[in-house]
Amino acid sequence: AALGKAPKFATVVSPRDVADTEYDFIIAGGGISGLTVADRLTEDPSINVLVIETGGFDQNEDFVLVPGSFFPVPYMWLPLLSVPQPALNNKVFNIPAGKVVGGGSVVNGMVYVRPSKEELKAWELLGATGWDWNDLLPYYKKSETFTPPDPAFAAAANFSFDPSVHGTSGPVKASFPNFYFEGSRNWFQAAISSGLKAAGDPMAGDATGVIFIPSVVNGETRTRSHARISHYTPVQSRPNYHILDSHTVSKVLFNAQKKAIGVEYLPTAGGQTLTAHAKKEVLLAAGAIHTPQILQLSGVGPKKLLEKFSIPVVADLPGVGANFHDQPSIIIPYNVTNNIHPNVGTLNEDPAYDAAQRALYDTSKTGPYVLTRGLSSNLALPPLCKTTSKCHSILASAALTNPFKYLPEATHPTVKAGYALQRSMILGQLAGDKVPVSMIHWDTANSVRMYFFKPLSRGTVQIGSTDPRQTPLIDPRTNSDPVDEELILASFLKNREIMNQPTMAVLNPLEAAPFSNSVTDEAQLKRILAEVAEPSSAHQCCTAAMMPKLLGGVVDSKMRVYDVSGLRVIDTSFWPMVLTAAPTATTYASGEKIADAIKAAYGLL
Ligand SMILES: Cc1cc2nc3c(=O)[nH]c(=O)nc-3n(C[C@H](O)[C@H](O)[C@H](O)COP(=O)(O)OP(=O)(O)OC[C@H]3O[C@@H](n4cnc5c(N)ncnc54)[C@H](O)[C@@H]3O)c2cc1C
Repeated sequence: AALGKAPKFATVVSPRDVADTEYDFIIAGGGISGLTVADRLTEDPSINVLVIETGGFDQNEDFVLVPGSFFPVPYMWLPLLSVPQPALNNKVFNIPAGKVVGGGSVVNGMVYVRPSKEELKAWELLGATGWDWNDLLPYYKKSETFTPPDPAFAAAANFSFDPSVHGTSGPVKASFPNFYFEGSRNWFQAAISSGLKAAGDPMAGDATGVIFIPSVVNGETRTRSHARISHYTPVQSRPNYHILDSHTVSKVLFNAQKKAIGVEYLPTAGGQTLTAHAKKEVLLAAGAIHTPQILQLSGVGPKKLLEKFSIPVVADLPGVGANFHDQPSIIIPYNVTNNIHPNVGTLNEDPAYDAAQRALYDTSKTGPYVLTRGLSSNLALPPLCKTTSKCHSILASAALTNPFKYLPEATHPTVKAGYALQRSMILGQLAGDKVPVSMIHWDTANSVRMYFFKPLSRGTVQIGSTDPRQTPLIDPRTNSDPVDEELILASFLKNREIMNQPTMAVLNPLEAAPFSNSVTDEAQLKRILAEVAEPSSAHQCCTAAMMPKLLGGVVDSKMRVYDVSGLRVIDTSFWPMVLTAAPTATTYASGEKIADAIKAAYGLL
C-alpha cells in the first residue's frame, strides 16, 4: 500500500532554466544541511537560491515514510567503496550515504539525539568560536516541533521529557515512539543493574545512560519527517527556491581574486558539463565524502595532491580530506532461547502478526511499525569508566603514546597539531562520566548492534582521478590506532555484562557465530571483533574541519573556507570531531545557525 501520493514539485528546474537565472547562492548537495539553509535563505523573496542534487526525488513510498517498513535502498549511494582496511583483514566496505533530495534523512535510521555539552565545549576549544551548547540550543529548538509523549506511557517505558529543551514550531517533526516490545523493559533493567543510570531527556545535553530513543518521526502521522518534507515541500511555491535534481556538481569556479563565482556541473547519468553562476556565494553541502572531493577538484586542498593530478592550486589547504572519521560498528548475532514474544523478530517470522501490526499502524498509528525496522526502543550509552574497570589503564597508556604514531604517512604538520589537541580532548572526555564511549542496542530478538563513538584513528578522503563521477579514495583507517581496539573490546564485554544481568539471563541470550560465550580470551575476541567490525555507522564527518588553519582547519567558525572568498562548507564535513550518537539533530541545528550567519553577513536578519 502506498501511504502517500507521489509528490509534485513546483520549482524543480532544468539546466536551461538555470542558464537563464541569476542566483545569489548555489548549494551543492540537497541533503539535510543543503535544504535547511536553502529554505531559510529563500524566506527572503529577494534572494535566489539554486540547489543542485546528484540524486532524484523520492515518491513518498512506504519504505521511505513508514518507520517499520523496509530500508530505502534505492536512494543510497551504491556502491561507495572504501579502500582495503588493513586492521579489518584488508576488507573493502561500502560506506552508507543517501543520494536523493533530502540526503541522509530519507534513508537513515531516524534516531534523533543530541550530543553531550562537553563535546560542543571541545569544539569551541578547538577554535569553533560560538558553537557551545548554549549557542546551539536555540537552533536545536528552532529546527524542530517535538510532540510531547503521553506521561503515563513515558512512565511505563522508563523515560522522562524536558519540554524546556524542545522546539514547538520548527519544520522538523520529532517524537518518542508510542510503542515498545516487552523485552525492552528486561533489557532496560539489565542495563541499569549493570551500573548505568536511567537518562533524563536524552536531548538535554547529557548523552549518557540508558535512553528511550527519540526519532525524526512526525508525532501525529507517525511517518518519517525528512528534509525534503520539512525544508522544501511546504515552501516549494517560493519562486526563488530552485532545485536541479539528478545533476552532480563537479567543481567550484573562482575568479582571479579567488572568489567563488559559480559551479561546474553535469547530469548524474553522464553528459555535457555546464556552468551556473552565483552572485554571492557557493555553499558545499555534498556530505563528508563528496564535499572534500569537490574542493580538491576545484583546486582547494593539499598542494601535493592537487599537483599530482595537475589541478591548478587555488588554495593550499592540507586539511581538506584529512581528519576523516566515522563511528565504527559491529553486530553481535544472538540465539535467545527463552525470549519473550512478540519481539522485533516476530514481524519477519509470523506473516499474520506482521499484517495485523501493519493494520494497527494504518488505523491507530501505533504498534511496532512506529519503530524503525530492526530497532527496538532503548539504547545504552555508557561512559568508558562504567564500561570497564580497566578504563584508567587504557587511558594512561593511550596518553603515553606518541599521538602521531598512527596517523597516515606524510600527514601535514598543521593537521598533526590539530589531531594532537583532539586526541587529548577525547582522552579527557573518556576519563569523565559525561561522554559515552559507545552505544549498545539489543533489538529484542537476535542481534545486538554497537557503535563506537570516540575513535582515535583518523582516515582520509582523496581524489584518485579528475573524473567527478569516480568515487574518491575513501580510507577510514579504522582501528589503525590500537587504542580503538581496546575501546571496542571493552564495550563488547560491557554488552556481555548486561546480557548476564538477571532480567536478561532469564531469556538465555547466547552469542552466535562467529562469537560464542565460551570465548573469553581477549586476543581471540579482538580477532573476532576485527572480523565483524565495519568502519562506518553512516556518521562520516570532519573532512573540512572548523578549526584554525594552523591546526589543519579548512573553515572558520562561520564555515567560510580559508584563503578564498564566497565559499562555505555547511555539511558534516565542517565538524572538527564526531559527536556522540547520531548527526541529524545537530545537522539541522547547524543549518539553522549558518543560515542566520549568512543572512547577517548580507544585512538580511
Ligand atoms: C543508512 C544511514 C543510516 C543513518 N542513520 C542515522 C540515524 O538513525 N540518526 C542520525 O542522526 N543520523 C543517521 N544517519 C546519518 C545522517 O543521515 C547524516 O549524518 C546526515 O544526513 C548528514 O547530513 P549532510 O547534510 O551532511 O549530508 P547528506 O544529508 O548526506 O546530504 C548530502 C547530499 O549531497 C548529495 N551530493 C553528493 N555529492 C554531490 C555532488 N557532487 N553534487 C551534488 N550533490 C551531491 C548527496 O546525494 C546527498 O543527497 C544515517 C545515514 C545513513 C546513510
